[in-house]
Amino acid sequence: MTAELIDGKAYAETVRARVRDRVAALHADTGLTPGLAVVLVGQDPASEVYVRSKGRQAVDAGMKSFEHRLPADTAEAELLDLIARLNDDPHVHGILVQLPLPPHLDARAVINAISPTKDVDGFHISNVGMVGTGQDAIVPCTPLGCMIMLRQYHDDFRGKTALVIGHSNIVGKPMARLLLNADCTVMIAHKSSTNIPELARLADIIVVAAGVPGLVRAEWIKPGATVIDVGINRIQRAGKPALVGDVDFDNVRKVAGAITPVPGGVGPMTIACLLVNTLSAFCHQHDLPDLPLLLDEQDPS
Ligand SMILES: Nc1nc(=O)c2c([nH]1)NC[C@@H]1CN(c3ccc(C(=O)N[C@@H](CCC(=O)O)C(=O)O)cc3)C=[N+]21
Repeated sequence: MTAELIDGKAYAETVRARVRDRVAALHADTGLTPGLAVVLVGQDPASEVYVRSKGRQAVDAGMKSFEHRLPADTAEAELLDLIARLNDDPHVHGILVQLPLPPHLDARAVINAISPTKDVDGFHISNVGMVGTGQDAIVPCTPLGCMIMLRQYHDDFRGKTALVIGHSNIVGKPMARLLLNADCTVMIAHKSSTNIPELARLADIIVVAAGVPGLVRAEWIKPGATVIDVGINRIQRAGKPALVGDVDFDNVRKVAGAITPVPGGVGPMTIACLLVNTLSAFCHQHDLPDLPLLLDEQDPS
């Protein structure tokens, strides 16, 4: 058996097309345009690539993109001041501060300074608490993208068992909470836990966000399981740079039922979900109906 490839790039395109249509329709009705502000402190090359991509995709979706690039030695007060201005700016509906921040900045203080209604990353403590208690809130983009793809393979999570490997605030913890909210039985493992193999064998769903290339091995996989690989690791393979996930892809795909590739899996869905969150924040701020945009709600066509 060879696993079905979960084409994150194709799903992302579908989601982006829906966002684009909705943005155009709302603009025609109201004359308003959603705006996304992305703040980048310092010059991390990977972050530069992501920030450019986020800005370009926002514009492609008919939104306004505001990029704020600050030097690596920016004082925290200055960054907080920029966030305060963006919080007050009626043209800005979503604010994303690219992580990681340089070490002299307190990322927690910076994130919690963003207005929860504009926190399109879903990292503000208020959104985290709401999602944690099963309330409607802005959901972090990567776990949201993973849930959208998982729903294509699991119309009901009840009775299913999931293993989340990695417990970051950005992916692991919110992923586990979303699966729990969907009535899945959820295990959360630290990447260096020695019993991951036994836990993995129980799992109908594995989501890994550990930053360890090849961590998830074929012997661990329950045949037919759905494997979602959030890892993005830049490695050298046969003397050439390569982008790989946290899953031993070539072997795991022989056992799994469905699997996301890297690249072309979770990554593109993350950015598509950022646009979803920005549109949704815009709708809430302007009292417009926040219609479903996700793949669950199939086109009437
Ligand atoms: N405040 C904040 N929010 C984030 O959402 C956030 C962040 N900071 N910091 C960095 C991580 C990483 N991240 C990715 C987004 C898209 C791809 C993506 O599209 N990846 C492509 C490949 C891109 C490539 O070739 O490098 C793919 O997987 O196919 C990857 C990673 C968002 N992040």
